Amino acid sequence: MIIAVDGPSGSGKSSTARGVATRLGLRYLDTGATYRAVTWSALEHGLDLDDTEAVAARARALDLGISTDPQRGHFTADGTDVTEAIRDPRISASVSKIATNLEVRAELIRRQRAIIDAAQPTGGIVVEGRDIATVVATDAELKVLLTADTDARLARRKAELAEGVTAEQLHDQIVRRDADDATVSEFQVASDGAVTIDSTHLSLEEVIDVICRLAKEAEAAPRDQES
Ligand SMILES: Nc1ncnc2c1ncn2[C@@H]1O[C@H](COP(=O)(O)OP(=O)(O)O)[C@@H](O)[C@H]1O
Ligand SMILES: Nc1ccn([C@H]2C[C@H](O)[C@@H](COP(=O)(O)OP(=O)(O)O)O2)c(=O)n1
Repeated sequence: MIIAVDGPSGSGKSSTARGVATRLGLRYLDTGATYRAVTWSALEHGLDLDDTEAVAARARALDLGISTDPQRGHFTADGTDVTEAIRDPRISASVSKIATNLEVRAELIRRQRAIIDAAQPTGGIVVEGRDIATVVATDAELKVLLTADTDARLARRKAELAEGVTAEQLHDQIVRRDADDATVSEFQVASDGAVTIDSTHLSLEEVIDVICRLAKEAEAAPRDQES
């Protein structure tokens, strides 16, 4: 089974997808972390992020280690543990430059699909990002577009970040980044077959409940048709 969760920044994709995977005993893939790891590596190598060829070459050369354990996110880049480093505001501020590089996208989508395929014999995977239902895993059994209004997303991100974050920094991390990311992925309206869940007034547990119920229904559907 593949469950795709797409949506804008701060809508709750990572926490929800981890919770669903834990509850259903599935693997979990944070595709945003793959874009963050390439950003980290490109900066580490002193590359100009506007040099799309050089950045794409770095993405292709990068030895990326990605854990799919929903309880223990762990990422390595060329052998260095970058689990914490890829969450740094410096990476958040630059990652859209990497995510809008179409050659980088092609390389990372290839790797994401390999991870999804490898998870199938174990029961399946919850995959979250911006283009999962529309590009990476169009055959997903369940496709969710997770949304929340901008004020809720800003408030959630504010609560997560260190004290002293300015309104401008928050705006950059949510509104500006979504606008840039939306130039290469469609995550603001639901694709065909996707269910929209607006989490503005739902708790995290409530969103997880809804997705787990939809997953059970999706899993049962083909069997119903066969009988
Ligand atoms: N339904 C919800 N209600 C309130 N807070 C939430 C909800 N879903 C997620 N959060 C919180 O909002 C923050 C951002 O969630 P996250 O999963 O990182 O979003 P995304 O992956 O979409 O950027 C986290 O601190 C998370 O705990
Ligand atoms: N499938 C994906 C996943 C993420 N991205 C881009 C969009 C984001 O700016 C970065 C980082 O994604 P991430 O999900 O970590 O971002 P959040 O801070 O959780 O909103 O990567 C993408 O273009 N396609």
